[in-house]
Amino acid sequence: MTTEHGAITGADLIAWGFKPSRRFGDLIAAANAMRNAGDDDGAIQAHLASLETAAAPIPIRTNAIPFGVFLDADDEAEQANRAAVIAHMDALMRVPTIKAGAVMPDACPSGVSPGTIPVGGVVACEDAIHPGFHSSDICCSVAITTLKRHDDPKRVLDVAQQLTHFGPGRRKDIVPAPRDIAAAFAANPFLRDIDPDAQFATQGDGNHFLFVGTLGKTSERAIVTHHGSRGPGAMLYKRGMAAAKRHTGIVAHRVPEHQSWLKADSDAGRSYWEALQIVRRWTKASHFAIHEMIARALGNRIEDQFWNEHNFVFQRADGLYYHAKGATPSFRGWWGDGASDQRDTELTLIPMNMAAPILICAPGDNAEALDFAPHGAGRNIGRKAFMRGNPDALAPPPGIDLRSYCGRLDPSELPAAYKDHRAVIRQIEAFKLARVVDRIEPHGCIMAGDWEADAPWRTGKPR
Ligand SMILES: Nc1nc2c(ncn2[C@@H]2O[C@H](COP(=O)(O)O)[C@@H](O)[C@H]2O)c(=O)[nH]1
Ligand SMILES: [Mn+2]
Repeated sequence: MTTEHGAITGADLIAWGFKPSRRFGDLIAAANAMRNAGDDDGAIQAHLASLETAAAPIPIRTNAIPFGVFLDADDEAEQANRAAVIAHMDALMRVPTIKAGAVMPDACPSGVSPGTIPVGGVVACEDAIHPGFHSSDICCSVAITTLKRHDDPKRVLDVAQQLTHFGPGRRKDIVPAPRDIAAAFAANPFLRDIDPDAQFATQGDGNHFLFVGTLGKTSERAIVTHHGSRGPGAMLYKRGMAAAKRHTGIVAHRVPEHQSWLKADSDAGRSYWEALQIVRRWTKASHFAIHEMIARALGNRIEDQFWNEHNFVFQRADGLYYHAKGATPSFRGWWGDGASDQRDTELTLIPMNMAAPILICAPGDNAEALDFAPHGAGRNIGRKAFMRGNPDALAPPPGIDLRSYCGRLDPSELPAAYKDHRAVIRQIEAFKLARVVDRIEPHGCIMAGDWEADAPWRTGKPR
């Protein structure tokens, strides 16, 4: 046994559970250096354990394990996109924590580093949460409210435009997040110092939207919003990534940084998992806060509400963590603890583009697709490449009341920038990824618009 101030010996290491090896001399030296620096035995043991794991890192697989491809390619652009997606998946499926993977019909690359999970990608991991696999817009999601009275869609859009918020920053009239969610932020080590109110009930930019349409079956008027967890989610992602890189740097330092993970069954992993659930509640509440403001201002009654996230991690009965990077859960019970939130349903929403119906779907339960469906139509080429190929402003779609919050349309968001939605719907049906039970026909859409057009980083001139 060690005495408080005595030197640590090989016998002490064996008593602490370390197996004798050629490295024992180095471990004993490291242990004594820490003892002399005043570290306690707990810290010394943890450090020695990390040195041991670093000396025998978890290896990357030599070959990819098989994955499901639910992605047809008709023309040249689609074939190039499919080949790029498969190349990324081939590199990704060598990550040792991954047990299964699949790509959806809307798949497209989401980064240049080999093995970056594509948009439309799903991977199931054992005892591991990879922040890079749900990506920075944690819990990007779509939410619907149907209204009792069939208000004129133009009026709904007018009211919505006054009440929602797009673009960077925060609302002038801050809408506070629910107090129980704020308290949960304060109690979580990843979220403690993040202001839950600053960007609550705001929608950000890019392809986030507020859509007004009519349900095919009931003719009810519907509001659908698309946004994620804004600043809080971005901060959580950054911190999660930093913790994941620290962990993976010790246990599997040959794994590229963008594929880092947190051990789920660890203090950091549990706190991160809890933070994801808190941010999920925040995002859901943010959608419905916007919808409720609009319904109240219209003097209309809310008939029904549901939502789903498409950038998230779902833990399933097999214990695995299913990471969805732009994929819609398509299995019963995806919403988690239904008892704690009676408003969740098995139905999900899959938007296509501003001029096409939004699909209302029931689970497809296609186990080969890991029980996921696409989350949209997806792009065959990136936003910038699309703009290079279509430099002239494109016309807004006829018959659609399209509004940009900043006053300047963003052409990279027009329907032509996305894959043909009919082909994506055909694939959803052919591969049985989800059952389309209704469609929300479009009237109009509000988006952030191109608020950066005059920004110095685009014009090169100071403002
Ligand atoms: N109904 C609308 N759908 C749209 C619009 N812009 C994009 N989209 C679709 O949403 C998905 C999801 O995008 P992501 O940011 O979560 O990857 C995308 O694939 C499109 O199919 C719109 O203005 N209206
Ligand atoms: Mn999204």
